[in-house]
Amino acid sequence: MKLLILDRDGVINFDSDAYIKTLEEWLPIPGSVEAIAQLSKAGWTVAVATNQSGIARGYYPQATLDAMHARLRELVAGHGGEVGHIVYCPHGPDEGCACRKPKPGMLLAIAEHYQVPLAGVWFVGDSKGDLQAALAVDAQPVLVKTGKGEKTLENGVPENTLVFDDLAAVARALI
Ligand SMILES: O=P(O)(O)OC[C@@H](O)[C@H]1O[C@@H](OP(=O)(O)O)[C@@H](O)[C@@H](O)[C@@H]1O
Ligand SMILES: [Mg+2]
Ligand SMILES: [Zn+2]
Repeated sequence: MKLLILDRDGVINFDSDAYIKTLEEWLPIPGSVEAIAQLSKAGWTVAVATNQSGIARGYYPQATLDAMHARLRELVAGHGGEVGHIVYCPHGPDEGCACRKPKPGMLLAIAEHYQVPLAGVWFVGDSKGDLQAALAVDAQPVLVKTGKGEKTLENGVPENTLVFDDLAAVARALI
């Protein structure tokens, strides 16, 4: 199975230091929806693993998060593709959960969902925690320069990290 796992904010859609709190604030990065559609049409299963501490912080309800993910699925379907399993961590940084990146709990949940190993699976993110989560389960850390990616790169990334300009460039490399 060709499995690709994506971080959400800063990879699929624009991110904000003020969090993405409404459906109207959830805006796809140009080329990302098309990239996911092209990947899925080329036989890739595209899953998502996203920290959403905004729920624990009371910035937005789960219904808003669900609406964002329904919008994502709708947009990708409009390009003939589909989005796979979406996993999110609704917890705050102080709750000590097992799913908040840099912990690999969400990656493990996706592997469990599809009954596949994570070794070498590309996990595409824009933050250091994404890269650390990948390394924790022997997945391949992949950084995109969108979202917080440029800053993450400046601060130093693990040596085997693959770096791309954006998700569209990742798709071109895989298809
Ligand atoms: O990039 P993913 O994992 O899809 O989602 C990140 C978001 O949940 C938010 O994560 C927050 O970090 P804290 O959760 O407050 O540490 C901040 O970085 C926000 O800017 C960002 O929008
Ligand atoms: Mg991100
Ligand atoms: Zn969690």
